[in-house]
Amino acid sequence: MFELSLLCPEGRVETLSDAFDALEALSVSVEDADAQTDAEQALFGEPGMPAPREGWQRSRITALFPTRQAADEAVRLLQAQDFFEGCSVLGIATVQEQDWVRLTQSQFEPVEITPDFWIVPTWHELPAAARRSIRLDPGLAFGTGTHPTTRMCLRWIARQGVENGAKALGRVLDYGCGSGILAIGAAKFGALDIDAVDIDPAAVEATRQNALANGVYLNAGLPEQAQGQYQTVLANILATPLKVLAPLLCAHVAEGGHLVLAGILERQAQELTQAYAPWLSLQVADSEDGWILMTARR
Ligand SMILES: C[S@@+](CC[C@H](N)C(=O)[O-])C[C@H]1O[C@@H](n2cnc3c(N)ncnc32)[C@H](O)[C@@H]1O
Repeated sequence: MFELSLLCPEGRVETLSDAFDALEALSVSVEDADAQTDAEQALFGEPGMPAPREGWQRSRITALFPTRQAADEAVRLLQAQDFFEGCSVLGIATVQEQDWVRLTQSQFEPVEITPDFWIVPTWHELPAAARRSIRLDPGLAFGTGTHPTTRMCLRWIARQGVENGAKALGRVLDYGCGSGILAIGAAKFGALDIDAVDIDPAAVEATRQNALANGVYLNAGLPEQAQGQYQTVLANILATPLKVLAPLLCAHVAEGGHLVLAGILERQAQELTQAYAPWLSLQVADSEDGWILMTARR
């Protein structure tokens, strides 16, 4: 295969991506041409914040073609277009054939949550020490155990389940369930009545499939499915939506129950504490790589 790379200004990213689609490129990717330099730009969106822009000030677009001839033809056609003004061709490189499935799989190793609780991709043997495990492959929804926020929630679940017995988690709500990893983790530590909800229907479907694959029973659905009070409310989202959701999440915590929040950066601790103060008193319970876990008990 052959990889054609272009440099273009932000305003041309979408037009060029569409042009590559029309030219039947096998894939198109866009990166910050100034990545790893002082000019690197952060580009992300968070619910409740303005939408991210289409590309970076100077974007590098890479398109994959099956033959050298197709890549050369794409260059010829693009250079003849008005919209190519301000863009330049960086080059065409040969992409070595690889075992892509094996390469992708090799990036997802088993993840240790506690010495005897592991997240293990289905193609891996279970580690000998894994007395409890969640079988999960990378998919459409967030949550494979590789992110610190997910790991901290799972560590909290494991500690609660081990120190206080199988019934400690009680009725569980996983709000923003993604792959369903936290809800499945709660089931592995004894929770029997679990609601897992997400605004993204693809996440709801992924949660159902992952629960099935792990032999776990839970109710997955859209947020309105969360009803009543729960002994454990877990929400790994991000600071801005967590602040908006404060009254709703707190109302779901039963008397004596726990609220467990993740997706919060260390510097956001105080604003979260303030946002939840009318209902519950949040404390920092764990931290990893600049992220914190905040918990409260009613
Ligand atoms: C960071 S992922 C966490 C996934 C998983 N619970 C974990 O811990 O790895 C956040 C999830 O929250 C969902 N989400 C974002 N805002 C939400 C909202 N207002 N209500 C419900 N779900 C939401 C997203 O669709 C996403 O699947």
